[in-house]
Amino acid sequence: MRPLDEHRAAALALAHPLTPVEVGLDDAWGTVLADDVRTDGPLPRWDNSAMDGYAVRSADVATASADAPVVLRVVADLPAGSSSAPLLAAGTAARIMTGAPVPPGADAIVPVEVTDAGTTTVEIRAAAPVGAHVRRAGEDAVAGDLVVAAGTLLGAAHVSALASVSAATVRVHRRPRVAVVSTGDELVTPGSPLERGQIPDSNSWLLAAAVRDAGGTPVRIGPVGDDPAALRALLGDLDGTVDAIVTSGGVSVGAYDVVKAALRDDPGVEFVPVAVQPGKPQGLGRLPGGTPVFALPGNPVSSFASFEMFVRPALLRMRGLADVERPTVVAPAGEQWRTPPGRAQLMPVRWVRATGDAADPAARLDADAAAGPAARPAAGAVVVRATAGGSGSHLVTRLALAEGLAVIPADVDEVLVGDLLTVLKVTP
Ligand SMILES: Nc1nc2c(c(=O)[nH]1)N[C@H]1C(S)=C(S)[C@@H](COP(=O)(O)OP(=O)(O)OC[C@H]3O[C@@H](n4cnc5c(N)ncnc54)[C@H](O)[C@@H]3O)O[C@H]1N2
Ligand code: MOO
Repeated sequence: MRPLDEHRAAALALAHPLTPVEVGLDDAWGTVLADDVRTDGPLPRWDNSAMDGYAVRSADVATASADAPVVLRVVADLPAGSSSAPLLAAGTAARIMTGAPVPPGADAIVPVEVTDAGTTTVEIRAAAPVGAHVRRAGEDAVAGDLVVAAGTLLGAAHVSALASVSAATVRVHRRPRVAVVSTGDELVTPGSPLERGQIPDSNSWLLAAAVRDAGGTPVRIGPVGDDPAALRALLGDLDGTVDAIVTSGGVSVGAYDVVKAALRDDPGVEFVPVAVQPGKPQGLGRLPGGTPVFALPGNPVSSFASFEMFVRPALLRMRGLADVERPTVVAPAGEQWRTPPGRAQLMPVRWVRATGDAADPAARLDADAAAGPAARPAAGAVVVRATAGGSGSHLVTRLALAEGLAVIPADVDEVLVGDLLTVLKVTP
């Protein structure tokens, strides 16, 4: 069996960042920037007011107070967006709104609250030191500053920064288009009546959603039946028209394993058992047209875990991301379980708080000498618990309880209460 990390590396090696394309800002969120974006001028662009009030010459109002206000003549009204730039002479003020450029000659803003809000003359009831409530040009960025670096995954604040430097379009890596094909004569579309032996196709929905979650655009096809020639023809049609193909099912040693049969003679595709549970039977490679193909096992939990391990990192690399790993959390196991010898285990888990009481499996297991009191997670400690049913790869509804995937190394045969586990965080 091929070690898990080796197969992960082989899967990742199939992926390269996709050619950058120019997109409008509406489509930029969630993509990865291909080029550095810099400012072409200062931000803010002009000295501007941080308050609704009056632009004044600080020296004019140095003695102003509530008891001894200073009266100035109002010579201009400057709403945000105003392009007028009246020169403020001694003894005058301009009414100004937040964001409007500070007029030449003015060096301070007096908030409207400490005035009489006059429009022809204004009574200033407090002094304003030089620079008061003025937002200086270039305070945020100066010309040539890096605003968003190439390789950044664009979130809301990045898109906002790009808009602020007047970028109408940006060059980003294309999102991968990923065909999802589920296989099996037993599969019907959800909602259709089920004959004995039939089940709803859930994997094509699982994998299409997982593609979306990985930032790709799914092209959900399927389910398709167990006809190798028809499947080979379909894969041939998809080859070169999408950035990757993900199949589910038909990769094991059964008599009707359609994906294996369809791709058996493809020199670019290999079928290998991987030392992992679930997810042992795997197919991987490139079709003749160069399209990477990930042939995942059909058991739903196996499909899910295989996508996490082998497909998601590859899609993230196609999107131009350097870090293709899920965030991990290290947390103590809240219960004991055995793992398959010689294979890594991917256990769907959720986080729970240890109660510390007798009903808590963590506490019950404490009675076990093997666990020992030192291993007991304290009441309130966050521990990981296998989702009901453990790693049974057919437990499709219980998979929905999973918040993480604990990765147990191949050389571990048993998880004990309190063992520190590395868990991939698979939910937000
Ligand atoms: N003799 C052996 N049998 C099996 C072995 C083995 O080593 N020797 N490995 C087992 C393991 S582990 C797995 S995983 C599965 C993988 O089998 P396939 O990838 O060929 O998958 P199928 O046989 O097509 O399906 C397996 C299972 O999953 C259900 N399934 C398939 N597709 C979907 C779908 N789209 N939606 C919902 N459920 C699906 C299918 O009905 C089967 O129950 O092989 C074991 N057998
Ligand atoms: O390896 Mo299978 O993927 O255990 O269920």
